[in-house]
Amino acid sequence: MIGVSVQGVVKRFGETTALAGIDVEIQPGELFFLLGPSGCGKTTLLRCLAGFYIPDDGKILFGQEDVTHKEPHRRGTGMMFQSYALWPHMTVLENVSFGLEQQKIQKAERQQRALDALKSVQMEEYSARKPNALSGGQQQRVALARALVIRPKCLLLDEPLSNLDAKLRNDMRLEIRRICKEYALTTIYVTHDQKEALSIADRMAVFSQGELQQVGTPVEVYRRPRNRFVADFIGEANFLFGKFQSSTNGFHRIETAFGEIQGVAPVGVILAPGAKVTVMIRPEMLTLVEQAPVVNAIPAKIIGETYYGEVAHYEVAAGGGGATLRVSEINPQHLGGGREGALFAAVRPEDVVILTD
Ligand SMILES: Nc1ncnc2c1ncn2[C@@H]1O[C@H](COP(=O)(O)OP(=O)(O)OP(=O)(O)O)[C@@H](O)[C@H]1O
Repeated sequence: MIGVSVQGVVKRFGETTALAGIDVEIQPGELFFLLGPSGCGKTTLLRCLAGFYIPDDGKILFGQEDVTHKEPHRRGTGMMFQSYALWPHMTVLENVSFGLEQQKIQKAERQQRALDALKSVQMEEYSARKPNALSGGQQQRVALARALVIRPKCLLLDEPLSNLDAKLRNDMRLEIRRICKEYALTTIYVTHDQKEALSIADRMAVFSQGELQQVGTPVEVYRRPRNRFVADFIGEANFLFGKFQSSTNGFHRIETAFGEIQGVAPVGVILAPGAKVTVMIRPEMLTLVEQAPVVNAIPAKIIGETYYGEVAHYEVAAGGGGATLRVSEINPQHLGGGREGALFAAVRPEDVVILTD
């Protein structure tokens, strides 16, 4: 197992700065996600790690070894890309063992290792088939076996599940996590799908326009986004504007158009009295109640509702000034019909994040 260290990596394409000085440490055996919207630079970083791009500045270390200028095939990385194209004229077994042939490994060992890799993705019984006789999900598994068979120091995955339907994607992402942990692989996984990252990542890095916005565990990034971009990109969020008043016991008091709201700030953020801030509240952290709670009572009236079975989404007019909030209710017993009177949207101060941008 090796760690991966990205130190001040810059990559430009003409006028475009795809990576504007990225520093990130990936731990040995970690399943680490690079997450962000289209064009933010995540594939460029993965390609720098694979050796397809040489950074204009900065260094990449695999363990203690500086690999910044090393050729791709000498880095010991296993890769699986969006277009995982298997060779159509080869059987599944031949596809998987091809990488070992290039490494001049003897036939008997090649076969055994390819079969072991196919077994780990539950595809050993398909070894004699050609790729066109497999489903999309099965082809994906074979592509994963092909990346694993060379026993990579580091596994690089670029949107590996983008060609699959929703159900298969769910199954395969759990499978990928199981395999990465079983092989104790340091894995770097690029996606723009936040659910994929939240559900299986050990940690993730959120990018925007070539810059790192936040690195953390899924819970840290979801519950304590560092800025508005992260809060908006990961999950749903309500944003309210306000002014910082004072703090007690780690909670900050913010004056807003809906009255006083109390919440927490990301670690290291210091607020000056009177500072303009954004209050971030996730829809499922709000509850609609009839009695005003002691803190964080936002006057609310339901103006729209959608029932999805396990969850109901409400749009509520909040505070009387024309502003609206989104509220999600898990396991709804009834829709808002029975609650037409004056309501309050309530939220615990520990679920409210105060942002400075
Ligand atoms: N070979 C290239 N030549 C010129 N510009 C490039 C090249 N590769 C990437 N870029 C530019 O660099 C920026 C980052 O691209 P990158 O492919 O890393 O984004 P991404 O986050 O992976 O996006 P996506 O999710 O759409 O694949 C974009 O503005 C892109 O247009």
